[in-house]
Amino acid sequence: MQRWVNQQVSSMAVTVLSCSEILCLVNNTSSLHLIPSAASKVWGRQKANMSLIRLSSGKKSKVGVKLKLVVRAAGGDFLGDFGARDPFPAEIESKFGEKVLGNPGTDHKILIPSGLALSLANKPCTPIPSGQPPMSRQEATTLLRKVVGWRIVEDDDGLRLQCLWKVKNFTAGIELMKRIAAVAEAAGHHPDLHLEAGNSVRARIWTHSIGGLSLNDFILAAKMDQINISDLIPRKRAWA
Ligand SMILES: C[C@H](O)[C@H](O)[C@H]1CNC2=NC(N)=NC(=O)C2=N1
Repeated sequence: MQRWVNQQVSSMAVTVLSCSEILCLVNNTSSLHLIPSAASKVWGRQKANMSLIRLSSGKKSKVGVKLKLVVRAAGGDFLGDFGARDPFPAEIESKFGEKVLGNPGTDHKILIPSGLALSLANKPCTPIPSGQPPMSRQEATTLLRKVVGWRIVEDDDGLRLQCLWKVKNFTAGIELMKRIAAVAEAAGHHPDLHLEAGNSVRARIWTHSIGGLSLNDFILAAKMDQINISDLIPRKRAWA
């Protein structure tokens, strides 16, 4: 059966149970908003990081249900607590129209996400006081989820953030280093860069003043992740 799911989540399993029911399993979300265009009932069960949601169209004769799933991170994860609450059934039914329901007498405040909820790549690197202790491995491991392709490595005197890019050739490696240099200069924070074996660029980032990792290193990594490298990496071969 065809699925009509507008997916805005990174990992989601959707199983069509019958003509009128769809079961969705959504990972790593603490709040799930479902806007089913034809659904009459929505109910869910929260378990650890998973939400098991069953949707019913209520229209048995209709083959399939059109759904729009909107998943919002909320509360307690590393993005911070947005202060969000779960939607009321009537809000879901109204497809989140202009009316916001809630308990009478409740103040509704629009909270601007603070701290790490803002994209790391859009944050500036700020001066780190030399007395500040470097991040623990656990803190660094949590933040590692915000940068793609990076890993934490241990040097003689502390942790470093490392990324390795395989590039087409030596010239592409130099070009990648130039693009990284421009990003680093703009950020005021600088990686160690190595062009290795003629076709690999390795970047290592840490905060020299504290001999280990600070938020600045993750900010720079996130900014470097935004560099377009599509013209520098080897072409994927397609096998017939
Ligand atoms: C003086 C100047 O602020 C420092 O050299 C900055 C610049 N770039 C830097 N880059 C990195 N990776 N770590 C630092 O501590 C650092 N400090």
